[in-house]
Amino acid sequence: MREVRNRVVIIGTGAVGSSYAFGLLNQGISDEVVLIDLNEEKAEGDVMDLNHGLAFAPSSKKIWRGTYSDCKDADIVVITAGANQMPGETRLDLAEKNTKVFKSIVDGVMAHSFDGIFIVATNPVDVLSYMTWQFSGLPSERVIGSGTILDTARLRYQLGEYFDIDARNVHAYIIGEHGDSELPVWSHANVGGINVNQYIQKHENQYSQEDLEPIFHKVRDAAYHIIERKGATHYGIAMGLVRLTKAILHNENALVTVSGLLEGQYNQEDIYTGVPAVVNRSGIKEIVELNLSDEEQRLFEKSVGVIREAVESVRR
Ligand SMILES: NC(=O)C1=CN([C@@H]2O[C@H](COP(=O)(O)OP(=O)(O)OC[C@H]3O[C@@H](n4cnc5c(N)ncnc54)[C@H](O)[C@@H]3O)[C@@H](O)[C@H]2O)C=CC1
Ligand SMILES: CC(=O)C(=O)O
Repeated sequence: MREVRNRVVIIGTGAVGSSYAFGLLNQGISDEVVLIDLNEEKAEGDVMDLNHGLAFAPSSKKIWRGTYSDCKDADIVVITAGANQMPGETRLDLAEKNTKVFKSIVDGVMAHSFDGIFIVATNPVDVLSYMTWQFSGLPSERVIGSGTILDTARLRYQLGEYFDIDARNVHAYIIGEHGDSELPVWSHANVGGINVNQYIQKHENQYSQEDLEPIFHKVRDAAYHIIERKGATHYGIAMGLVRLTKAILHNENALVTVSGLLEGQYNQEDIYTGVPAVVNRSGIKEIVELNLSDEEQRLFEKSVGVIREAVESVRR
C-alpha cells in the first residue's frame, strides 16, 4: 500500500514563500514541500539551503524544486507569487498586475488536474482569492485567502502588549479587506473571556477606551511601517500561513480569520473578504457570522464595497 504523505506546493519563493517553507519544515507540518518560482535559481537555492536544515527538523520531510506537474498530487497549493508593495503603494495598487500573474499560475496548476485546496496570500489578497476561485472553477470552500489572519494576529499582539496579557489569551478579530478599509470588531473582543470594554471599565485607573483607536491604527498601518524599514513583511504572514496549513492538514476545525466567499452572510453576496471561519481538511467548513454592531456592519459594508470595486476593475 502507498504511504499517504501530504504535499504542499508553494508558488512564489520570494520573502513570503521561503519564510513559509522554513516555518512548515520547522514545525513539521507537511511531509512534502515543493517550491516553484519563475526564478528557478532562487527556488533551487532555497531548496538546497532548507535541505541542509532537515537533520534538525522534528520529523523526516522532503523538499524539492518542482514544476506544475507536482500540483497533481498536492493537498494544498499556496500562492505567494507576484509583486509586493513599494513604499507608499497600497495593496490595491497591485491588483491589475498580480491578476495577470494569477491567471497564468492558476491555469498552470489546473492543467495538471489539481483537486486540492488553494491558499492565496499575494496582495490584494481578497481580490486574488476571488479571481483564483473564478479561474480554477474549484468549489469556494477550497479556495481560501489568508485574509485578515495576520491583521487579527497583529491586533492580538498589540492588545496583549497593552493589557500585559499573553496574546494567546486575547481574542479579537479584524474583518473586511486585508488593507486600509479593514475594521476591528470591538463588540466581540475579549481578554480572558471578559469583553474589552468591560475589562477597561474594571481597570479604569490603568486603561482607557480612547487608547483602542490608536491600537487599531498600529495594526492597520503595520505593513507600511515594516515596508518603510525593511522593504517587505514576511515572517508574520508566513507564521499565519503555517497555522492555516496545519488547520487544514490536521483537520482541526480551527477558527481563523480568512478570506472566504460570502453567500448571504453579513448581507453580502459573491465577494471574498476576511471573516472568522472554521477550517478543516475540506477547507472552509463554515463562515462564522458575528452579530456586529450597527457601526461595525456599516464599516464592513464599506470595506466590502472597496473590494468589490477592485474585483470589478480587474474583470473589465
Ligand atoms: N496576505 C498577507 O498578509 C501578505 C501578503 N504579502 C504579499 O505576498 C506577495 C509576495 O511578497 P514577497 O514574497 O515579499 O515578494 P517577492 O518579490 O520577495 O517574491 C515574489 C516571488 O514571486 C515570483 N513570481 C512572480 N511571478 C511568478 C510566476 N508567474 N510564477 C512563479 N513565481 C512568480 C518572483 O520570482 C518572486 O520570487 C506580495 O503580493 C505581497 O504583497 C506579503 C506579506 C503579507
Ligand atoms: C504586506 C502585507 O499585506 C502585510 O504585511 O499586511
